[in-house]
Amino acid sequence: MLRWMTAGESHGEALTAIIEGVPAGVEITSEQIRAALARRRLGHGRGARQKFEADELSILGGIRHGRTLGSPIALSIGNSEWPKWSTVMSADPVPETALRKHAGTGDEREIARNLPLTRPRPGHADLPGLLKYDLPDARPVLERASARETAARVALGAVAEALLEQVAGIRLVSHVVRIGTVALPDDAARPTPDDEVRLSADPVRCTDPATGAAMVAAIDSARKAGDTLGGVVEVIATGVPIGLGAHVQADRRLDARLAGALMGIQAVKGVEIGDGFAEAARPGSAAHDEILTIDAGRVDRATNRAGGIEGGISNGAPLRVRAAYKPISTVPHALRTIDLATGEPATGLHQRSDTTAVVPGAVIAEAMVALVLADALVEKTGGDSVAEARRNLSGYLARVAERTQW
Ligand SMILES: Cc1cc2nc3c(=O)[nH]c(=O)nc-3n(C[C@H](O)[C@H](O)[C@H](O)COP(=O)(O)O)c2cc1C
Ligand SMILES: C=C(O[C@@H]1CC(C(=O)O)=C[C@@H](OP(=O)(O)O)[C@H]1O)C(=O)O
Repeated sequence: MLRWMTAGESHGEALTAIIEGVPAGVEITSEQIRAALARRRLGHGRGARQKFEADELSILGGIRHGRTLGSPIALSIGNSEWPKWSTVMSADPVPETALRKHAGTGDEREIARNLPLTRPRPGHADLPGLLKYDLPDARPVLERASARETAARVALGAVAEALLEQVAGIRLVSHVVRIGTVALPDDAARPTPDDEVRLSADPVRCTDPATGAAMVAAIDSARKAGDTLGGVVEVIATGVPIGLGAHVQADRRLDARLAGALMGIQAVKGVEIGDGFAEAARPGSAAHDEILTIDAGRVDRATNRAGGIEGGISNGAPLRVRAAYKPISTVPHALRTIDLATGEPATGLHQRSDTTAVVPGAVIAEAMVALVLADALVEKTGGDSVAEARRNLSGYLARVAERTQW
């Protein structure tokens, strides 16, 4: 079983991530994890913060000389902006005067940073969070609700992707299929993991240049209009063997695990497995994936509408899942709210924000799919080392081949 967890606040000193259950011998370097973190920062429509803030990765445990040890892997992602936030986010008590030291200086940014956030922003965790936890303002809520935390997940996802490839040859790719009303045509070629360099170089992680240009234009016009956009991302995994996940219990189904993991990303409001919602409109005769041949474990199907999962079990076809991101909540054209300090109508606080998070959202979704697949893979293979997991997998695959040879 793989277990993972993150800690840390958006403007805190560092994010921390721990993953346990990774077999010994997975080759992974800090450079690979840094590359994954860099991919998450990319994308047209990101706000000012990505330009000046740096992810400072440290590997604190579980990896030695470029290989996992089988022990828990602990990662820290320091925030280069911490000195500016060290008073506001201090773990130890600070005197009131320290929080007010900018009053009267005219430095609006510093004054705002230190003020209690009593105007909950619609679309954020601010209002339910501060009432649920009985907090005086929204700062403690928004600090943890912020998608800054996804940096920690992407770092863990890099470890999961290395495990998947080295144990089973499973590779992942993610791309953007919709931003606002601009969508990749249904008949556009799907990317493969070999397209990563090209996708990372594209401002919107889109495979089709004309659609990508229209997405960039849509983001620019939303920004000019003081608005924000959502969209849809797709993650594809190739090389997934038959048999990850299980039909026997609701929480063991691979589709359920993927949906939960993707819905666990900030701002994700919908998940689709394979053709998902389009399937609901089709007759059964045009909704399933007919089996054409089966030969020594290789299954050839007419289509892959199911997205590689039947009955909660991977069926050997490429895995294909989508996640829908709602538009960024902090809309520059500020939304109406109530100031909890006075009970009076107000507008939500807006200092800066991304125009869209869909492009990094693809990389984050890829990390979440990797973590779910890695968990399902080690569950199937067992094994305390990569070599043992590989041996177990090839023993199982040999039996699948034997069962399907005529
Ligand atoms: C990569 C990424 C970046 C985000 N950036 C912002 C942002 O700059 N401003 C904002 O208001 N929301 C942003 N969000 C969305 C909020 O974090 C999210 O909507 C909020 O925490 C409420 O959670 P919920 O949408 O899941 O209900 C971002 C989300 C992601 C995935
Ligand atoms: C810092 C990151 O994303 C942040 C996620 C976020 C939110 O509300 O989710 C709001 C923004 O931060 P701020 O409100 O401080 O400008 C984003 O920049 C990141 O992705 O690394």
